[in-house]
Amino acid sequence: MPEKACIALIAHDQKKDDLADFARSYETVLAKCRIVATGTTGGRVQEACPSLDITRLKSGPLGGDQQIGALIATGEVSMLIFFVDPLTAMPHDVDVKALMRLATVYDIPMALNRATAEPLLAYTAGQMAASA
Ligand SMILES: O=C(CO)COP(=O)(O)O
Repeated sequence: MPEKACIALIAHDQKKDDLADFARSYETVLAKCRIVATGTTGGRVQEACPSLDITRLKSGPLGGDQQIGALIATGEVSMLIFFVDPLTAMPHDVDVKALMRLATVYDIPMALNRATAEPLLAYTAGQMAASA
């Protein structure tokens, strides 16, 4: 990766424990990146990983997903890790869809579950090691 990657972290409520656990497992890699997160997710990840410098935006239902979408559109976020809950209806579902749409439009790596996020961060770690 040419410059410090900026990764957006988001998890729906039922997936926040899983994301916190995932972030702990990859704390060393994440610590080399800029991290932005929706409000509640950012707080949970920060608790789990005190070494990370996390920029916390608004909570998802209050506009946080849209803020991250805007950062993707301006090129400031280069990867999205979003642990989604497919079994719960969300009042801000349109915001979630808009965020995923922008991640697709701007063709950034987007992991919607742990099974995808793990190889993505392992690859990122490899890229970092190769360019160090
Ligand atoms: O709702 C979310 C994503 O759609 C996540 O927002 P929080 O991290 O504030 O809970």
